[in-house]
Amino acid sequence: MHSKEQIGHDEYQNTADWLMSHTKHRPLVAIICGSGLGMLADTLKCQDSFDYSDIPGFPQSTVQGHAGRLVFGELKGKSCVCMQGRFHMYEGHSLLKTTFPIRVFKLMGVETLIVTNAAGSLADGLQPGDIMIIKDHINFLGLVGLNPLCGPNDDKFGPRFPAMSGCYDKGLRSLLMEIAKQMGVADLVQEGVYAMVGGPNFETIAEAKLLHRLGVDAVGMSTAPEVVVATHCGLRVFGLSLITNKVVKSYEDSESVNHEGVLEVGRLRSHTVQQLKNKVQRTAGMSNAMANQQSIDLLFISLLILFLVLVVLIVLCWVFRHFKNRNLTEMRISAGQLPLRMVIRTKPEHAQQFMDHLMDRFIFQEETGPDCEEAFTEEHEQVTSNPSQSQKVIPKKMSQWISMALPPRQARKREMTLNSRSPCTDQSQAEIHALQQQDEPQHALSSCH
Ligand SMILES: O=P(O)(O)O[C@H]1O[C@H](CO)[C@@H](O)[C@H]1O
Ligand code: HPA
Repeated sequence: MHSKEQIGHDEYQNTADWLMSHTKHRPLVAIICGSGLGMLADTLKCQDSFDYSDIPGFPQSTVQGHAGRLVFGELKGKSCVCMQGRFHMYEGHSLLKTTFPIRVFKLMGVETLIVTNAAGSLADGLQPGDIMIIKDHINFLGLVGLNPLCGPNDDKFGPRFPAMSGCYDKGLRSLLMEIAKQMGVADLVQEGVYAMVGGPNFETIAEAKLLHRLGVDAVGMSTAPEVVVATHCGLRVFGLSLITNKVVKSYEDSESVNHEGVLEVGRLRSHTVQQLKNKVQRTAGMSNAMANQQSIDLLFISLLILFLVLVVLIVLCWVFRHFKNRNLTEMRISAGQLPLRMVIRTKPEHAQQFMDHLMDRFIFQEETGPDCEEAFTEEHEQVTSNPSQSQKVIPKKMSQWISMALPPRQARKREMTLNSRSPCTDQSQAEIHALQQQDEPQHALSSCH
């Protein structure tokens, strides 16, 4: 039991600081290479690599096929860090030590962990050379209390009781299935459940039968503690198992598994695993911050488009109204001491009729005297001197109440007419006279004297 062992936050931080001061790379993705899969780091450009023995606080790799080197590099311009060699509990490391690099990566800014491993298959449909996308795991060590999270919880990394359902990212899993189809290797790839046993011995036939009955698709001696610690500190996890052998589960079967055979299959399939891993890595390499920024940009652009559409609609409405009213005469009528106002827009000919009708009905109090004449002359001069206002002023008192704004064409005609007429023409005098004849004696239209 190693639950008494503790690694302080400072120790992780020191290692992270040391690494960051020795490389310019700031990886968003970390990859753990399984047995025989160390070449997954080979395609990285601008490499900075460090032997585990040179990195402060790092455990040492002792297993054949695990080089014991940390490689920083770029894939398509995005930095990543690759562990060429992992740590197993059967090597004598505590579970806390086997998962030490994960928390260091977290402190360095890594957001996604890609785990790979070599595994024996229990599922009938999985053959050596096949690739299993890890859908879920059974952590047999964890089930009996051997868990790297045992001991005091470091709240800076994650909660005391972290959820593990959905710890293998669904989006990246479906992405890999799509990629496999596009690459024409879909028949080699399927999803399954990985189980971790303590090792270092391979399974007995009875254990193999048990695992098979429990629904395990592939078995190995790693991965689960790394995934538990990564999920605890909020990393996105993606896992691939390369099936290197079939687990012997029949007493009639004379075959037996060995580590050399495991490494050999790793070498044979390394190219395909590398291609698949690289494609997932490119998507995973997009940081959450970048993804969030993209969403914010999208929201901003949508709001901007909405705003522009609104502005265009408002302008269109205004233009439509303007054109609709362009040829209408506008009459403003106000009356009363606290004037009530009414605006009527209608076709010019209707406005004229309306005015005629109105004039027929109105009764005007006669107001005589020099003021009246002055007022009319003033009003008329105003109209003739400022025809652009296009106002027809109804003589005398009525002009306080009714004004008419003619549409441009009629206004021009009107202007011409007004310019050619002097106040109180013979015709208007005749009209007024006619009206006076009709009216009651006590009422008369005020006229120009
Ligand atoms: O899980 P990885 O490290 O890939 O290695 C697997 O291969 C080794 C056995 O051959 C074991 O260590 C087993 O866990
Ligand atoms: N059992 C356990 N671990 C393994 C196996 C296996 O059959 N193959 C590769 N790692």
